[in-house]
Amino acid sequence: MILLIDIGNSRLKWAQSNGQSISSVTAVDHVGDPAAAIKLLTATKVDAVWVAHVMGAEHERQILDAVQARFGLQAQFARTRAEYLGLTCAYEEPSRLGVDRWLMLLAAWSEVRGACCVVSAGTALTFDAVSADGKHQGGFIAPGLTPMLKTTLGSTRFATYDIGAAYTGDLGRDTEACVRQGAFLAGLGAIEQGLRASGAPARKFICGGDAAAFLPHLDADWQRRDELVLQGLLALAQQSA
Ligand SMILES: Nc1ncnc2c1ncn2[C@@H]1O[C@H](COP(=O)(O)OP(=O)(O)O)[C@@H](O)[C@H]1O
Ligand SMILES: CC(C)(COP(=O)(O)O)[C@@H](O)C(=O)NCCC(=O)O
Repeated sequence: MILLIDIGNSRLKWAQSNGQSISSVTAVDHVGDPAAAIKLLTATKVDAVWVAHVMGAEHERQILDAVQARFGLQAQFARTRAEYLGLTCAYEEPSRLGVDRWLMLLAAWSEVRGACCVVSAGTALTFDAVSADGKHQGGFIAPGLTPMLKTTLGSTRFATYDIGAAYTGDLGRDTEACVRQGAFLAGLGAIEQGLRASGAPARKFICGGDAAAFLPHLDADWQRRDELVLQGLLALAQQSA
């Protein structure tokens, strides 16, 4: 079995694959120490480990050691590429595009083979679009809901820190709801503007820890696909087999 690991700035997501399909995805908070989280993974019968992370070189060394210690295997790390499986990266320096964003696009593009876009509602809120011929059109990186809330609360003298999680399409009528809706409507607006700037591709995917909050407020043709990074990783693993 292949162990697929996606390490974002807040959480580690993992699943196993027989080389064809992916098991259900498990998410754990890594609280800044993904190597420690790896040592606690309950995956069994692991023959190969593929990792996507956006944590930097020092963490990569620790992740390598943790995979070796936990599974006795050398971790394979995904890298953003300028061109792969018909997908072309928009960045002049592809290595600067987060590998999570690239893998989500790779998974979406490989499935659709047409114009599509991907929103990741994680620590950051990212948007990326691909044209009908597989050219990454670019994207945006905005604060995700939690950093946006923290910024508002941390930059004011509001005596409130529990702002709840009841996101709606409405305006707020107390400080908590106004702060909450400020972050939420900013995120929704950013998604709508990203869609407009990319020519509104027919296929739209959303994933990430806050996808469930956004989804009811997006058009019905958005699909929630939490496994997109892992799906992209699996595409790499399949190609290297
Ligand atoms: N159970 C949860 N634990 C942690 N964060 C959660 C949870 N449910 C929703 N979230 C939201 O998901 C975000 C993290 O999403 P995720 O896609 O895992 O991010 P990343 O890939 O950046 O680690 C958090 O910032 C938070 O707003
Ligand atoms: C934009 C990101 C911080 C998103 O990370 P996440 O929210 O998944 O933790 C990550 O993809 C990243 O570090 N990117 C590098 C910069 C770039 O993509 O241009």
